[in-house]
Amino acid sequence: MGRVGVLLLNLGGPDELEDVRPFLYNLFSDPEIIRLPVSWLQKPLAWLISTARSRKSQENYKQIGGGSPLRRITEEQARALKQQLEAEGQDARVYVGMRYWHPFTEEAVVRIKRDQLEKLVILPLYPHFSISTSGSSFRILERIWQKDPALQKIPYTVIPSWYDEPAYLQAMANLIAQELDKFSQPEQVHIFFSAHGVPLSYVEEAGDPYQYEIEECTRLIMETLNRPNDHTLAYQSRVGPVEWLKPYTEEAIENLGKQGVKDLLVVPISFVSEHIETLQEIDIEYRELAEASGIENFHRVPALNTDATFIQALTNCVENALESPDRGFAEVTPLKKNLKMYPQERWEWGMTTTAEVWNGRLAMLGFVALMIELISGAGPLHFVGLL
Ligand SMILES: C=CC1=C(C)c2cc3[nH]c(cc4nc(cc5[nH]c(cc1n2)c(C)c5CCC(=O)O)C(CCC(=O)O)=C4C)c(C)c3C=C
Ligand SMILES: [Fe+2]
Repeated sequence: MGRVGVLLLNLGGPDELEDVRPFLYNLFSDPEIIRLPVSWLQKPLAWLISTARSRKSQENYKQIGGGSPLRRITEEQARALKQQLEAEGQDARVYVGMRYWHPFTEEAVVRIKRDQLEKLVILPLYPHFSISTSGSSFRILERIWQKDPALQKIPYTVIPSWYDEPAYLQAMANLIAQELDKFSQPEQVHIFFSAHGVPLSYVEEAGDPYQYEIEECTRLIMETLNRPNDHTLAYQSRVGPVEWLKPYTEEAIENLGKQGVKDLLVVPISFVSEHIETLQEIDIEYRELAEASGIENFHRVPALNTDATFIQALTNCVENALESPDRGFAEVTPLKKNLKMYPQERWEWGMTTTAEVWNGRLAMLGFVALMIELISGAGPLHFVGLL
């Protein structure tokens, strides 16, 4: 095989505090993150939520050094993967495409077009598929591909998820075993898997396979670990007023405290890199909660980052994809049983440009003006009309 490209997909994170608001705006502009019945509300609402949330979110990023480490770690993973693929005889280029911050997916695609690849493998850095993560990135890519005949000439294959890849399970089990053995009585430790949550409606109404894949992955990791410890799976990082997957991590930690658990080992599952939800939410917020709930020893398993067995797992995913029949964007999501797709036009979002940010602000102003007009009967539009 000639030159192979691997596009690693991830969410992205603000590099500095001043990036937090535009990053959040991009995130909440995505209809896979906030699903609304009408698309015209998306941008004004994104503007409103990102503005309202940015101060609190900035405080959290301040606590972990003033920005997300996600870009640095993802780029390190890309370099390590390239090295391992080359060690196995592939002439490989590895690209990073983030969904909501730099380097954006669109930037990676520009580089892919320049490199004259014989084959491209699209590999999300999310082991489990969710509409809100890999699904959202696939849609953006599908849209870019549809518009670009040069890209259509590159044979490509998409990996929808890889939570059952044996080297990944082994890497997770190794890290858990290492941390367990630091406790004075390792067999007494309660292993607590904490996954990023999604709204319940994603699973129940849209058929997102995320919950199934997380549960199955937890079972497979425990099987690979082969230790007698009790374990719990719960979901963290809830946003907004709707119901999310349960049990919620906060409630589960409090309940374990009440049940008399003294030693807790938290395993971040669904993340393969350190980021705000491991470094701030688990290490700071959940640690405080655990201590207040009577848990005496609270430890966390580090994220995989550039762990050698994990990089081997990514390499295996690429090698297996190269040996299997190609899968296009259209094939991967319907592969997941029961997944009802949204109508095509609901996915029509790409990288947010400055112009779009201003459109969002103007639309919001218009929306507020209309509301005042409707409520008071003599708002700003009334006076514009008089002029
Ligand atoms: C598997 C991983 C993830 C899922 C599923 C997911 C769904 C999801 N996330 C939000 C809202 C936010 N996510 C934020 C940051 C963030 N989320 C993930 C992963 C998943 N999200 C990552 C890797 C990051 C980046 C972290 C970093 O280090 O910067 C944020 C911003 C941070 C904050 O303000 O809390 C929000 C908001 C929703 C609504 C959702 C499912 C619908
Ligand atoms: Fe998230």
